[in-house]
Order: sequence, then C-alpha cells, then structure tokens
Amino acid sequence: MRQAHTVDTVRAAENRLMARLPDGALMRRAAGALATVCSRMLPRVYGARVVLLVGSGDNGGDALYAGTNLARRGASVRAVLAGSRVHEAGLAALRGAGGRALSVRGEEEQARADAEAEIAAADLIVDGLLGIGGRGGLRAPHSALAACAEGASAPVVAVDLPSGIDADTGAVEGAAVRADVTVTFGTHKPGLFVDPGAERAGVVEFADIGLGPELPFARLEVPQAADIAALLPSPGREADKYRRGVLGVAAGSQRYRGAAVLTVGGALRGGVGMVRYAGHADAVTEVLHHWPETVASELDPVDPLAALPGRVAAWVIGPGRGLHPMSVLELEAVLDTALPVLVDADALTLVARSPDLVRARTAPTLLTPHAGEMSRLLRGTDRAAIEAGRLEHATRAAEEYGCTVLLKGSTTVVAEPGRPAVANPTGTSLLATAGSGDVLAGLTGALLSGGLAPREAAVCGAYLHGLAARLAHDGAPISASDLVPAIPEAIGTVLAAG
Ligand SMILES: NC(=O)C1=CN([C@@H]2O[C@H](COP(=O)(O)OP(=O)(O)OC[C@H]3O[C@@H](n4cnc5c(N)ncnc54)[C@H](O)[C@@H]3O)[C@@H](O)[C@H]2O)[C@@H](O)CC1
Ligand SMILES: [K+]
Repeated sequence: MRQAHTVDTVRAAENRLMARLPDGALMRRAAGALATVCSRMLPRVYGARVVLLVGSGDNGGDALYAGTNLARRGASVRAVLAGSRVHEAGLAALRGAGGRALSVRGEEEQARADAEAEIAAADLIVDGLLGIGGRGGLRAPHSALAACAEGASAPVVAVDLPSGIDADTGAVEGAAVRADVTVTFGTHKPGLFVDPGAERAGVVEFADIGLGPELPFARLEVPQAADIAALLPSPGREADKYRRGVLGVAAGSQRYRGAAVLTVGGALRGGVGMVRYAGHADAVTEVLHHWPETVASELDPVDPLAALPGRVAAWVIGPGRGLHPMSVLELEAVLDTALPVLVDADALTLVARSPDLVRARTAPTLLTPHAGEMSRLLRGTDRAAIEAGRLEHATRAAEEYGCTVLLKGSTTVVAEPGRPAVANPTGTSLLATAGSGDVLAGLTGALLSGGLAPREAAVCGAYLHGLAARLAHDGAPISASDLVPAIPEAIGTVLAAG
C-alpha cells in the first residue's frame, strides 16, 4: 500500500528527523530528488529554459535549490518570486550558479509581462509556490502564475504538491496549479490521491528523504496491484462452491430487470461459488436467461420473506429494487441476519430514512453510495460538498453509521472507523455509466461471500472494477454490460502482478 499522511503528522515527523540531522539536510535531499526528476523531463539539461515559480516558504526553497542544481549543469534558470518573502539562502545559491530572478510581488506591470513571457517560452516549469504550508486557494499574484503555467506548452512539475490543493483532503478552493508530475517528499499527501486534487497532481513521484521511520499510522492508503493480489481469496484445491462463497442477491424488480442481471453477472465473474437470487418473476426469467448457473427463486408477492434464500454467506441488496413497503420488509430481514451485507442503491435510500437499521447492526456492513445517495445518508449535506470533500464525508458516514462505507465517484474512497481510509487508484470516467454500480455491488458482494472483511472487499472490488473498465475495449467508451466479461481479465492482471 502506498501511504499518505496528514500535514500535522508530516511536520511532527520532519521535526524529529531534523533534530538529528545537520541544518538544511532535508531540504537538500528534497531538492536533489526534485532536480533528478526535472532533468529526466528535459531532453537535455544544458541550454534548457527552466522557470521556477517561487513562493515565500520552504516549498520555494526546494525549487530554488533544485534550480541551482540545474543551473550548474548548464540550464538557463529564471526564478519568478511571488511571495512577500523568499528563501534567501536558496536564492543566493541560485544566483551563485548563474540563475536569475524577478519579482512579481509589486505593482510593476513590466515585471508581470516579463514573467509571463518567460513562462510561455519555458521548457519546464517548476511549481514551488506553496507546499504543505498552503492554506486555501491561490491568491494574486500566485493565481495568475498558475493560470499562465496551465496555458504554457511546457510541462509543469509540482514541488511536494500542486500549489492550491489542500494537502489533507484534495479539496481545491479557487485557483490551483495543474501539474504533469508531482514530486512529493517523505510520504504521500492524501490530497494527491483524492479528486479534485488528484486530478491536478498528474503522475506522482515519491522522493524518499528518510522520513519513514518517523511516521506513525497513515491517514490514507492507496493499494497497488500486488496489494490486491495478496488480499484476494484464493480458492484452494479443496474449494467447492460453498467454500468459495454463496452470495444472496436481492436486486432488480419488474421494472429494473437489468439491475438484477448486472449484479448477478458482477458476482459470478467476481469468482463467487454460487449466487442465490430472489426477485420478481420477470427478473428471475431475465437473470436465468443471462446466467443459467444462478439458483433463482420468485418472490411471493404476499409474503416476500418466504422465498428469501437461506444458506448464503453474504448478501447484496438494493440495486434496482425499489422503495415500496415490501423492499423495506426485505431489507429489515436481511439486516437482521448475522451475515455480511452490502447495501446499495435503493436500499441506501431506505437506510437513510431509518439509519438505526444499520447503526444497530454488529455484523459486517458495507454501504456503497454515490454522492447523491451519500447526501441522503448525511442529511443536510449537498452533493457538491460531498464531491469537494470525498475523504471527509466518507469518513463521517462510516462513523455515523458505524460500518464500512465505499463512496463511489471520480475518486472512490473506502472508509471504516478506526482504520486509514483507502483511495482507489484505478478509477476512470469510463465507469460513469448506468448500471456500473450494480456490477460493482455484485463483484464486491462476491468478495464478501468469499470471506473478505468489508473494507478489504470494498478495496478489491473498487480496484478490479476500475481495472475492468480500462481493460474492456482497450479503454474505448463502454457500457456496464461490457464491464462484466472484463472482470476475469482484471483479476488475472492483478494476480500476475502479485
Ligand atoms: N519541513 C521540512 O523539513 C521540509 C520541508 N520541505 C518543503 O517545505 C514545504 C513546507 O514549507 P513551509 O512550511 O514554509 O510552507 P509553504 O512553502 O507551503 O508556504 C507557506 C507560505 O505561503 C503563504 N501562503 C499560505 N497559503 C497561501 C495562499 N493560499 N496563497 C498565497 N500564499 C499563501 C504563507 O504565508 C506562508 O508564508 C513542504 O511542502 C516541502 O516542499 C522540504 O524541503 C523537505 C523538508
Ligand atoms: K508546490
């Protein structure tokens, strides 16, 4: 797992490490790593035009020392000073190596025009405006420099994080730099993995400055293929369908038959031992037509609980199921078991109306809302606020409902009380298509029934779901049905990396 730590944790760890090291040692390590990445991004360092955007803090210091390194190797380096102060030793070093500086802090129009011309003509732009000391969106003159860098043709390297993104949450309030590459020091910052921040960070390169031993638990984890491979249940030689897991699926209705087909398909391709499906007669017909291996039973319209399958290891409930009183009875019955339950879609709306259904539960429970459903679960919080603060809201919902929460969206986040949150790295806008959530519910339910705990099932489900979307049709636009057959390839890809 890649780990990300909050600003407070990073500062405390840096202080402990700095106390044992000579003055300036950490900044030299950071700047050295930054210069290495910069030089890799240039066809050749000698003669290259490098513009440093320099703020008033140590983030600017890193940029100035990295610029010094490049200037010594023959690059033409120009520092654009935006802060009320500047890292004086860094600036002196840059000047000593032949670099030049201009300040855009004052009112002088000419200086700004010069800076803009330098940025437009650059081969590489280094964003050292703000690091972990940044608060809120960028203000003038930083904001104008960020816009100018975004419009320039040269690639942008962000120092530690793109200036203007919130390091702890990924929130972006106003202007922020858009980077092609971010070189982050000591540990990852959560905001680099959670949209909208993640989307501005580009490729994130980690620079080890020796902070590891000083770091306590992470705020956020990001799995890689090998982590998923290690988590996935591996059916042993003696596995039979019961040991591989039997999943109960309560999805789809007379109106939404496709939800049943997609949820069952996600589960079957996700490696479940058996699916026991219960639903309206028309949905049963449709499910059996697509997936004859399903054990399906028709719900009795008078006594819906009579046909609910027993002998399952976990449940998925909600996709396309509807909000009528029978669905409420069914949800109560499923949540009343001691089995792991994944609650999705319509069942989430019902839970939002009666939160105690989940709060009172002690058995493993996983809620899988998108931002709209989340705004119902967290009453009074609107969708836009949830999109802007995904980590915070997923964590809040996990605490309020006392269970695991997977918040779907541009960055899918998994939260569970007392554990680091997890950001899924495989997400793609290809998944923003009707029915895609049903497939995720089935796939993740299969993993639950295979014995994974909700957090691990959610992390693996989200990872495989995103990977399946990328693999299906080589990344061309897809529909939810295309995701299902791509799941085995996604699993194979992950296992090959493990
Ligand atoms: N502490 C350490 O040991 C190390 C720190 N390093 C670097 O130092 C950075 C942190 O340095 P600082 O603590 O000096 O903080 P920053 O360099 O992030 O900048 C803080 C300054 O920016 C101003 N500022 C804050 N928000 C602003 C906004 N929205 N618009 C305009 N100006 C704003 C503040 O007045 C403050 O002076 C890290 O991100 C990293 O790049 C590295 O050199 C590695 C070692
Ligand atoms: K920066």
